[in-house]
Amino acid sequence: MFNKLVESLKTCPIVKRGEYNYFIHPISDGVPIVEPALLREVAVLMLRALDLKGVDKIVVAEAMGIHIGVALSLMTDLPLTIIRKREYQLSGEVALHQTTGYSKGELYLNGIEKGDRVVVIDDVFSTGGTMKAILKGLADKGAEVSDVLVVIKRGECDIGRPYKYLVEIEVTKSGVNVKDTKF
Ligand SMILES: O=P(O)(O)OC[C@H]1O[C@H](OP(=O)(O)OP(=O)(O)O)[C@H](O)[C@@H]1O
Ligand SMILES: Nc1nc2[nH]cnc2c(=O)[nH]1
Repeated sequence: MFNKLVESLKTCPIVKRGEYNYFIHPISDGVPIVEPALLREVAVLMLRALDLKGVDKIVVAEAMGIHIGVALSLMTDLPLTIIRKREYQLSGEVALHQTTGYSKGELYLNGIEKGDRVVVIDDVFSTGGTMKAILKGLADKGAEVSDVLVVIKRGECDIGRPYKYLVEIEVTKSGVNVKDTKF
């Protein structure tokens, strides 16, 4: 029944970003095209997997958290905050330093108050650097993290707390191997 995510991963292209084998997929890149049926499948699987009890807000990071975050927000009626790569200088904004396998940058968290109960979702975990930065920012704001979920986990990834994933993959220079699914 739920085969679109796995089947699309098996055929996705790989490009080099320096030494890093970077897979390209609609959920993690928005290209070549995001089919509604794939997005719906991912949204339903996230909804089934997440602990949403008492949750006030969904937290995602720009850019590739946005489409999955919007899908989950529309299904749950929970508000969404998007951690941006642009600084807004709003009161209470927190700057986070992000490091991935191929990039470094600043992220800016807004819209979170002390005591908020949140879920954090993202498209991919690789080094876990992005999620660690997000979790530190949420802890600094005094938010309580109910659950962390990533759609695609590539490789071993320690973010300092338990998390959920939908699919685990291995990426080589010639393609993606699907190692595990949680549905
Ligand atoms: O586990 P990590 O090594 O931190 O990698 C995962 C992050 O990499 C990608 O974001 P990226 O910063 O490339 O931005 P994008 O969402 O704009 O593509 C992805 O969306 C994750 O947030
Ligand atoms: N699309 C995509 N996003 C990533 N984020 C971290 N690693 C990757 C990758 O290999 N592909």
